[in-house]
Amino acid sequence: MSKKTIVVCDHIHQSGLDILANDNDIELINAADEPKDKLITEIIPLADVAITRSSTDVDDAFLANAKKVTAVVRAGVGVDNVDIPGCSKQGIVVMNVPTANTIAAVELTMTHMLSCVRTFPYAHNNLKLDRIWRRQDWYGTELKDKKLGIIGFGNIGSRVGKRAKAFEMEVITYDPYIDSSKATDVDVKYTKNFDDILACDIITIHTPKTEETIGMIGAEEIAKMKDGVILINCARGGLYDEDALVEGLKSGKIAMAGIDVFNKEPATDHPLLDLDNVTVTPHLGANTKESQRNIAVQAAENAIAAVKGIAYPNALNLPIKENELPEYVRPYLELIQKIGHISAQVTKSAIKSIKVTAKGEIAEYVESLGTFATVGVLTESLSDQVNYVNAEFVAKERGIEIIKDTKPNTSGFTNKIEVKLTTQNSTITIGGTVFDGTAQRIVEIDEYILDVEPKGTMVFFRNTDTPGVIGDVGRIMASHNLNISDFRLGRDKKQQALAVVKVDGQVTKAILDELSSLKACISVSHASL
Ligand SMILES: NC(=O)C1=CN([C@@H]2O[C@H](COP(=O)(O)OP(=O)(O)OC[C@H]3O[C@@H](n4cnc5c(N)ncnc54)[C@H](O)[C@@H]3O)[C@@H](O)[C@H]2O)C=CC1
Ligand SMILES: O=C(O)CCC(=O)C(=O)O
Repeated sequence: MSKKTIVVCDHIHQSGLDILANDNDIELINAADEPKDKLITEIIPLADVAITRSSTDVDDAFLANAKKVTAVVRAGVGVDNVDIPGCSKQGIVVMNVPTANTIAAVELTMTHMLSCVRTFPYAHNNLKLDRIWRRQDWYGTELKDKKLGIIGFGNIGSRVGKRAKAFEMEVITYDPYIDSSKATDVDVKYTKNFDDILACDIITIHTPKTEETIGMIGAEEIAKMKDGVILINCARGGLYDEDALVEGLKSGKIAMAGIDVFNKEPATDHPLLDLDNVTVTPHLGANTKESQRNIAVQAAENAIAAVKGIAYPNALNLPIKENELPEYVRPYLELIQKIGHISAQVTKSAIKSIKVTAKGEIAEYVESLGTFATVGVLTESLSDQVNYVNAEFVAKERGIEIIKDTKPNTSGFTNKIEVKLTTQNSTITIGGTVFDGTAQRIVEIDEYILDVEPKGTMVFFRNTDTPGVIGDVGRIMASHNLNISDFRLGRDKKQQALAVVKVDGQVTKAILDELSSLKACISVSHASL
């Protein structure tokens, strides 16, 4: 295998760089100190996989140069600076490292909270820089018995809650996307009413930056808050509207704010920096030795797995979460991709729609089945230009409709999956199932019931059901020195039959012509997997 190139775009811990440098199959380019324009225009075009942090945006310019890139590994949690739909369109898998810096961000949140209630940096500077000993200027408040409102109760928010409970705070959370028991089980109140959060003494936000969360706290929300509220943001700049935040701090409505993140970073000339009631850090949420080591090691290992095509841990734009997939599902996904590929080979005409139907427990995975079927169908015309990430985009661009349907399972099989491919000239429906957890079988082609293992080279011969046809087919194959390895027959009620003939060799045009010249022949086609 020729060496694959992994480009490290931002600074990561040496332990991750060592892993990359010590892999003989990998060419490592550490571009963390390169100017961004050189990184984008000269180095990214060389990358098979890129490792990024918050200092490198995966935007239009990045993607235009990412000609070879198959995966982007975000060495951290937030992917708000990664154009995920843009990556998907280009077939680039986006992966993050979701929990390696959780504790670092949690502890920085607690640091800001404590710094705010005790005006810690101001007292520190007053003594250290000004050499003034004025204890009466630095009265704080206590966390104990204060009400903490946590917006977003995921990895970080929930652990902030746990620590706040240790400080004997009353904790309440707003997170419409979790089961309330996640909060109530750890003695945290759960609310669906955002105003309950606005009524708290201290508010901290731990959501991703999304269209829904940008500006979640603005002037209107601040107006509803208690006078003297304390706001903490160690998630992303812009979740609190920055103008409203500055105004609130200036007016004294907000007593203090602890801010690690800014809308535009680096932020060295931000109005928040001119105020006397903020504690600020330059996006240090993940900056502990432990977290940086963990992130770098995981990012490096995941980048290597991706570049070698072995696995895509924590992929955000794949149709399946590999580590969450029950064992029984994968054979169905493989089978439907094969069925899709066979359907496209047999019909060989401009595709109008791909309809996937799932029956049984497998119906829960109809979305993924749709993607795998689409990959199978499009592979016939696009080969490796199509993958699980871009398949549906590519189909849409070509005007192909993808329909995913579930039906009650009356098939007699534990699960049944079907692909109905409609092209300009014809329609074919192929159904399949998996026996004993591993044996993938086609069990139906249009109205014909069969039992075919989708494998190797297959000839599909449809004929009027008259005596001697099987012999004729065998004779033609033999005359071309083509060995038949399997012969499966399905018959319908209209005196027609469909044979799936597996052969050990190439099916040439001459063979197909001879088969179609048989009097009984209705149609003949072939497919190879
Ligand atoms: N300052 C720093 O250096 C760091 C910042 N972060 C930021 O912190 C964020 C949170 O990280 P994790 O807790 O690990 O993520 P997570 O995915 O475990 O938790 C996020 C939570 O936010 C909730 N959420 C989403 N939309 C919401 C909404 N509209 N209202 C209320 N809740 C909502 C989700 O349901 C989820 O429970 C990340 O997205 C990242 O941007 C993460 C690590 C370090
Ligand atoms: O290392 C970074 O980019 C900061 C960490 C962060 O913001 C994240 O993981 O979301």
